[in-house]
Amino acid sequence: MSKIIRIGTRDSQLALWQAHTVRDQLEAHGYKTQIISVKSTGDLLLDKPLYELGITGIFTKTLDIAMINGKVDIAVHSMKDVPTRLPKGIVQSAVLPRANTQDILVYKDLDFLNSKGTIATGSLRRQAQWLNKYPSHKVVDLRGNVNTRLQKLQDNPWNGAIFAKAGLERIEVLPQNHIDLDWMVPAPAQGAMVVVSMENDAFSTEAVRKLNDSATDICTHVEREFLQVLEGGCTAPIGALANIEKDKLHFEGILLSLDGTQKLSIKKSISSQDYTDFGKLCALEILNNGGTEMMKKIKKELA
Ligand SMILES: NCc1[nH]cc(CCC(=O)O)c1CC(=O)O
Repeated sequence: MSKIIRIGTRDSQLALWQAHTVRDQLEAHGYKTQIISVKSTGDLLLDKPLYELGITGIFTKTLDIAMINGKVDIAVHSMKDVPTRLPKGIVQSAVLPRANTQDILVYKDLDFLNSKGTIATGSLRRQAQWLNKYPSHKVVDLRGNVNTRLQKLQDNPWNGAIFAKAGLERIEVLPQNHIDLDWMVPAPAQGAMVVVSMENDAFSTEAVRKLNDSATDICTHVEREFLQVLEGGCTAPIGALANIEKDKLHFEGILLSLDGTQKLSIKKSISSQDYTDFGKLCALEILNNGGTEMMKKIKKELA
């Protein structure tokens, strides 16, 4: 007799797709499951830019509390939405194989690219990188789940909006009129799903552990460590991407000023066995090359 694993998720189409993927994989391993969906604070507070809310974990907090209160056994998240420090008692029990990591631009037509234009995104990282490449453009805030954001792009006089390709592919709403932004460094852990559980719940933690993909686990660890060392709890325009090829881990990290005029980046490779502390090493190099001053300025501007 095995108990039922209750899977907590947000109720957006993308979140449900991700929870269903975890359900299918757990059931393939012989576990019984049940999906329980909740509305998160991040989904309810849509009228303010994310960074203005001033807290990280706005998408995960409701599920953290449900899990701590024993309402669900595990929770599924887009890993990039998860704060680098988990609440006490909650552990990361699996990182699923990664999907596409890239950002894309969904556009109406592309003529604007080399003149003036208005781009919508709620992400400081996307805004800063866009303005760095297109200084004559304007960036406006855009919030809501993937479907809402696609609709808002249609309803407003903007030239385009930026999305994670993985999100649009998963729920099969990737429009023809998009281009891959291969020059844009994605958010740490973009395209990866993570499952968390209670540390003292050995049954659920061991079940979920079976879904872990070690290459994605290692790459997202390096990216999130880079983020954690740089920002220390605030939000900033930071991108990071690691990938493993044969036995090498390749890393790219970036920190920009909010207006995109300043940019610090790093590209480094190591043997993939030496991944522990590599994210930290890369972050310290950025901090020593002007990053400390840049982070100070960002924190002041956001306060
Ligand atoms: N912050 C919202 C969010 N969280 C995860 C994804 C997409 C899936 C992923 O990046 O893993 C998205 C949408 C987006 O950034 O366009």
